[in-house]
Amino acid sequence: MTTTISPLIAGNWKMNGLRGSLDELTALAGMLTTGEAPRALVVICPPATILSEVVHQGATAGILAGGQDCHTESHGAHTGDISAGMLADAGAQYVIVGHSERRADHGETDAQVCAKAEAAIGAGLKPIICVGETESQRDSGDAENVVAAQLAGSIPEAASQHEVIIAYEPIWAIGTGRTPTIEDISSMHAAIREKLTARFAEKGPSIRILYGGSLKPQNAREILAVENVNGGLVGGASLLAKDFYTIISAV
Ligand SMILES: O=C[C@H](O)COP(=O)(O)O
Repeated sequence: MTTTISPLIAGNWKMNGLRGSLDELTALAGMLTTGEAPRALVVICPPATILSEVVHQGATAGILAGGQDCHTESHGAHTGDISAGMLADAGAQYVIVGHSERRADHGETDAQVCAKAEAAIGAGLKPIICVGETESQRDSGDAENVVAAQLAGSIPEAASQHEVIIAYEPIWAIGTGRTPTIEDISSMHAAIREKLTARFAEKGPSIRILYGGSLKPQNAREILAVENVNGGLVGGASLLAKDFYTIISAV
């Protein structure tokens, strides 16, 4: 039986965005409210400093907000960190965990990513759990094994009862303008679906699997049409309302 999954397009603003960026949010909200109703859920994950503005300004256009990371603990002496509960308190509904930039810059392990996803679920957020291989892992034919191991280690058991989202982001495609072939995207997403279904039984077919990595207005239509691609996690192209709207409209 085929499960229908409503697509989701999330914009990850990363460490980009001052108050001025909210003009782009206003522009996006305008496009979403005056244009054809989007066929995807739209989420923006801005820097935490402007999260509550995104929550409030986005609400009129149905734009949901998410954090870019959270701590494994709910509170405590962790200077500079932010908990899942704090993100929820600010109005976020989603949080990205295990982005490759955090895995690389902060040495995050699958176990930590799993604990963050668990903390997110505990706070009532939907974690967007990122996985993806390096270029050398792909070149040596290890991509599917690497991603399978990340999935096994990064998704908490609580995913059988709560909503989680997987984002497949080949690291070498992030911010580079390069993307895997459609065949490679298709086979990786099928492999991820198989793993999810093997582990979470009837829940597996309904878990969204996003594609991320140089998703642009020019390639969105083709990539988002691939089976088992249930939306996208967009970096650079989410910073400009016009580009992000084009990607949303490509669903
Ligand atoms: O979180 C988003 C991804 O890292 C993709 O970034 P990008 O669209 O700039 O390649």
